[in-house]
Amino acid sequence: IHKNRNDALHPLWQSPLSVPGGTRQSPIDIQWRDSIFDPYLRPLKISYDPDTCLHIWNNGYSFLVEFEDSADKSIIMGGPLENQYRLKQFHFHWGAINEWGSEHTIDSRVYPAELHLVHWNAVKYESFEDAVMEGNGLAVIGVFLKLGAYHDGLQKLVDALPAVKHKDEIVEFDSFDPSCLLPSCPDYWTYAGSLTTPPLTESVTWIIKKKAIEVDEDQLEAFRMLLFTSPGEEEKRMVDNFRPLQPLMNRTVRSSFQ
Ligand SMILES: O=S(=O)(O)/C=C/c1cc(Br)ccc1O
Ligand SMILES: [Zn+2]
Repeated sequence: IHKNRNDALHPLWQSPLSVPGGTRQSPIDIQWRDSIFDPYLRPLKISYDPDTCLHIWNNGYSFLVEFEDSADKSIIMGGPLENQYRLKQFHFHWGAINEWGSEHTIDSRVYPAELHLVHWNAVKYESFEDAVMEGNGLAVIGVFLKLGAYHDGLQKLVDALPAVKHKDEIVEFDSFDPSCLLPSCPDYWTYAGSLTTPPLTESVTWIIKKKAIEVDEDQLEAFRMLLFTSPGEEEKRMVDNFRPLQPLMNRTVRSSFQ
C-alpha cells in the first residue's frame, strides 16, 4: 500500500526528516525473513503499577499518558535489556484513514496505528533527560493497532480524549494499567534505533510486538478528532503523526521467536 502522503512537507517534521550522520534511525520496515532468531533473548518482564498514572496531555504531536517515574514502580526488564527501565509515558501514531498510520511496517505492511510505551534506564542514568542522550538510555515497546473488535481497555483512554482536544490541554488520568494494551503473545522483534520525534536521538532499544491488538473504527476515529492546534487557532486535525521509514543501514533485527 502506497503511503501517498507528502513526507517532505510533513507538518510534524519541518525539521530535517533525517538526522545528518544518523546510522540507527527509526522507524524501519522489518523484513520478517531477514530477522535473526536469537535464542539468548529472554522473555520480556513487564510490571506496571496503575497508581503511577498521572495525566493525559496533548503535546501537539500526539496525546501522551504520563507516569510518575521517581521510583521503580512501573518497569520492564529482560528481553534484550541489560538493565531495568522505568515507564515514562505512552502515546500513539495514526493515520487520517485506516490504510496507513503506523511508524514501523512488517514486510511493508502498514497498520492504522502504533502504540509506543517509552521507558528509560534508571539503573544507569539519573533522569529521562540524561538517558535520552545515551545509546542504551531508552527502551520503547511498539504495539500495532489493527481494525477489528472493540478494545475494552482502550475505551477509558478514548473517553478522556475530548478533554485534550487541543494542543497543551492536559487532564488528570488515574489508575490505568497500560499492560491491558499489550497482546498476550510474547513474541517480538528488537533492534537498535532512535526516537521518531524530535530530538530523534539514537538512544532507543526498540521492542516491536509481533501480534497487533484489535480496536474498532469508532475508537480509531476518536484519535482523529484530536487537534494539532491550540484553542483559537485555525483547526488542524491531529492525523498522520508518523515519521517516514528510515534506512536500515548496518543493522540486524533479532526475533524472540522462530
Ligand atoms: O515516538 S517515540 O520515538 O517513542 C518518541 C518518544 C519521546 C518521548 C519523550 Br518522553 C520525549 C521525546 C520523545 O521523542
Ligand atoms: Zn512514538
